[in-house]
Amino acid sequence: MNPLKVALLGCGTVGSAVLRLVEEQAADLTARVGRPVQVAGVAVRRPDRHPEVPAHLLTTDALGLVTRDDVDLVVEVIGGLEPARSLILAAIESGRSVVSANKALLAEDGVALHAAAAKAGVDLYYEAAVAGAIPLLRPLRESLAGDQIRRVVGIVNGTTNYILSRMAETGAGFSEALAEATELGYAEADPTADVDGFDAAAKGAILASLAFHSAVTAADVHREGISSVTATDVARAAEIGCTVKLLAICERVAGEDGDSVAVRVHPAMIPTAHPLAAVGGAFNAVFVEAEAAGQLMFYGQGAGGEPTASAVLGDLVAVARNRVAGAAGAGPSAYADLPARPIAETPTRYHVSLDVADVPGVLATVATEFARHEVSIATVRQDGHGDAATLVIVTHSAPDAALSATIAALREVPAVRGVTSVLRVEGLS
Ligand SMILES: NC(=O)C1=CN([C@@H]2O[C@H](COP(=O)(O)OP(=O)(O)OC[C@H]3O[C@@H](n4cnc5c(N)ncnc54)[C@H](O)[C@@H]3O)[C@@H](O)[C@H]2O)C=CC1
Ligand SMILES: N[C@@H](CC=O)C(=O)O
Ligand code: NA
Repeated sequence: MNPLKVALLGCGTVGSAVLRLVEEQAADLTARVGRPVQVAGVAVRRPDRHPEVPAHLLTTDALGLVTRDDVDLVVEVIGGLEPARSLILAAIESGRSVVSANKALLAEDGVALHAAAAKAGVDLYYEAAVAGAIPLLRPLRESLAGDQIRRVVGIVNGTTNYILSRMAETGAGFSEALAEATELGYAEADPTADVDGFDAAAKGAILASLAFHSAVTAADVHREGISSVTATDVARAAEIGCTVKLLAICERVAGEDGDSVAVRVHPAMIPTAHPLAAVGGAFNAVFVEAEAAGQLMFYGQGAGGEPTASAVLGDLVAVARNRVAGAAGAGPSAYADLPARPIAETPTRYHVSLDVADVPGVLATVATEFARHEVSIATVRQDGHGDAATLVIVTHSAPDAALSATIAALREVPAVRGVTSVLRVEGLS
């Protein structure tokens, strides 16, 4: 039996685990695919940094490897936009199916890449790109293809979840926790992609595209990272029985002019009894709410070399089987073509802490600002007296524009000495 030959692009945290697993599981892969699967070459930037890879496999000529005559399938685990995009396009256009873990690229250029794959009659699979090892994209694309998905909400970034978990559990500092996450192989090459929410926003765009059959890009996603989450925020959350998590929330919203898609990534307080609150470390968890299926929850390791390699290998087996069968699987559809809804119109709830002068009338002044912007207050608590007085306010749901205008107005109120914490709240009844 002629082996199916794989070009492996990149040999970092994920690529090195893919290479090892393909070798270790060669016999099982042959049985599962129906033909042996062999790595034909490994493209890297610095061959001298990969003593573990047989020298005859290493090359710095990634494009040459992708288009080599004996290569059937391409695995892209370089990351970033270029040269990954050009390499994937070269692979597709020359008839090779592609497996990628690259959420940044898929969230930016998924439509064009899928169009190229459909035109060439090849597969483009990327289960590893969202929530690492967790089977999530294939369930959305295939298992739930007959249902109507309303909402997808989850923790999809392992690095930030690791940092927030460490801050809450051990009081670890932000930088210390980030260094640990990087050391464990969870963080992106540039960890600001994790910390500032770009990675989660890319994943949110991919999830929303598949869930709502629409072309959603990272630019459509409202994004806030965790760099402004303070120890005070974490402590305030604990005071009201909550914990802080970076959430990706994708919703199909009904409107007078038809449905739209709202996708947002931001830190939020969630009750400690909420199932997502128990998701610690680099684990990810995603809820999917569908009309007929009801609530589904997907949970597992969202980052790290081996877990991510598991998803890459699952896709590799799928595209290899299709190749053996002489077919390509169906790609995702964007027929619904729902527009993106701006964050300003999206209803959400805020938790606000204000340092105030403890003088008669301050509560009324603050309440007036909320009322003026048509934001209803759910609870108010005052801590301390005199110069150290703090008002802690939780609002009811209101359009985000009204909430942020309220905060801007409060910053101008003389009796408000400082707005010390503003976080959204999710999952409170
Ligand atoms: N590390 C993780 O937990 C996860 C990573 N991913 C994705 O997997 C991909 C790879 O991530 P990691 O392995 O963590 O990154 P990494 O930075 O550890 O590895 C990337 C590798 O690509 C190589 N590379 C860079 N430019 C190249 C070029 N022009 N030609 C050939 N090789 C080149 C680098 O030298 C490096 O070895 C990214 O798209 C990332 O977003 C997805 C899920 C989880
Ligand atoms: N940097 C990412 C890796 C997986 O996608 C994360 O921390 O989740
Ligand atoms: Na996945």
